[in-house]
Amino acid sequence: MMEHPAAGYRKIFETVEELNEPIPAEVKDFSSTLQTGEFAKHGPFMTGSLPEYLEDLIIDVCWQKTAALLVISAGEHTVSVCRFIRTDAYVRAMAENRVVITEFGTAAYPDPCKNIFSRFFTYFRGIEVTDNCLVNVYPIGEDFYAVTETNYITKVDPDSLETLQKVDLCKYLSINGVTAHPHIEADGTVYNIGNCFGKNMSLAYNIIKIPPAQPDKSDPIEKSQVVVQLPSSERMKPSYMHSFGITESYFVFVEQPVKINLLKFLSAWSVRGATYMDCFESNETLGTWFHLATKEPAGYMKSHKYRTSAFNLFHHINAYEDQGFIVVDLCTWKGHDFVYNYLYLANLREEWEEVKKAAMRAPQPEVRRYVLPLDLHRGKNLVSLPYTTATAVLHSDGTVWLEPEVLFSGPRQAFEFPQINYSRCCGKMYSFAYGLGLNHFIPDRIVKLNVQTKETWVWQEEDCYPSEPLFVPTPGATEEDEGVLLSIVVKPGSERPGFLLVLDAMKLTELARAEVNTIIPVTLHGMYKPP
Ligand SMILES: CCC[C@@H](CCO)COc1cccc([C@H](O)CCN)c1
Ligand SMILES: [Fe+2]
Repeated sequence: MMEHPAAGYRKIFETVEELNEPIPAEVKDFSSTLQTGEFAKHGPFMTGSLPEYLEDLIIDVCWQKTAALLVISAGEHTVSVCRFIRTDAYVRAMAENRVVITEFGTAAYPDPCKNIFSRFFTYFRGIEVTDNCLVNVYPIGEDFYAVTETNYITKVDPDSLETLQKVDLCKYLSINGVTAHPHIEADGTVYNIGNCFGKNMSLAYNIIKIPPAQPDKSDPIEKSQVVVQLPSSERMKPSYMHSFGITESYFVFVEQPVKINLLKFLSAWSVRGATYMDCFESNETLGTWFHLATKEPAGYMKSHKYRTSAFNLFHHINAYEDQGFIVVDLCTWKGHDFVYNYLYLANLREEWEEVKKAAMRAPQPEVRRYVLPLDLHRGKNLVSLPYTTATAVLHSDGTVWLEPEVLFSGPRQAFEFPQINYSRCCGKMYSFAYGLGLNHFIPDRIVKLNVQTKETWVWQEEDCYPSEPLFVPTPGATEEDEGVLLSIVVKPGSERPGFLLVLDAMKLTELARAEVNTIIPVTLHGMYKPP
């Protein structure tokens, strides 16, 4: 395990200025295979002007509404640009030089100019849901949207990075928010899942479908629909959800014991300085439930009640059907304590020894394989797949108790921000997952995992802090791992502190790096946009 006594990681949590025009990147190309194409990494970029308001969750390190798009287009004209997305949250924060819209972990500051009465009434107007689209960027039809997990998604121009349009999905769908991790089929169909607090408190999780680009060029979002509704295990307390699984014929939804207290969430948040984070609570007895639904026709499989012990889940790796079983690979964090509680900037900017102490108290990461039998009958372990030790036992109460196979586990060493050869393997049997290695929550390596053999490969460099590794297949590839990994890396000590790293996905050897002389803050998720 690499140590970081110099705390160089603090640099990725600092504010940056916007780049108003592209800056040149110097390519150190160790091979001629460097692809051209746009690489939109997305994430929390902060404005330099409001550091004093910065007390927040890393996931809101973008609280400053400055979710931004960073595009480094590789090839002979390699450039890097960074534009802040002009969301309402951003524009209003800049106009008033304060946090105006409450973010996931940052409360809006009351308007100092307002008098006590208008402030009083502000409290009772309820919160304005944020459109700070800092988490991911993905295509819908021929458009590209920057997103968070609320009902607002923002259309952006992938070339100019201009902000085009704020879209409220509530106009088209009965949902309160959707995850930043949709599944996109080969034809462009977008599936996603979202909490539905509903009008009559019909609490549920709605799986939605947005069709591909339309021949008449109309907006596919206008044809969005809820395809299946899954029930919440606790009426007034739906689970937080961050992603879901999909196979050729099924949807997989893991209901974790991190719950949204709706009474708090839907109230006027009259408590001064309340944020989304204040609305969470852990159910200490629920454990974790797995739900299945069929895709065509879409239908909830009510009788398949899969149960297992408590863990936090943010990222599904992949899922696939095999011989009457659904194999579900996950990045889990053991326990019901909400992992986001450990992701405040204040924690991540601490001295290295403090960072390590905090991570000791947090839920521990583990990559796990769960196997869900479709044919339920009494008896011992129902899992008969020869290549896994995961088990499933049907109990007399009709529930199926699952025990996982551990694919990767290390003390406070997470394999997270998982990526696969998505276009080839999503929903199908596969061998390779690529991840960002979190060392006591600090991203300090890139990892490749063979999920069948558990063999791992690592790319790591002293004082380097990489981001989610995106897999880009080599055109005409025959092997699953024939391609490159793209990752934004920050190397605070060097004179060119930011670079796009291009790794050979087979051996994790470096093919090239495109260096820029600007610090790139921590990013979350993103996409590679083919030329
Ligand atoms: C109480 C939780 C509400 C849900 C939406 C309703 O389903 C999450 O809401 C937000 C709001 C702001 C930023 C975020 C970030 O995306 C989190 C980290 N990815 C999530
Ligand atoms: Fe995520």
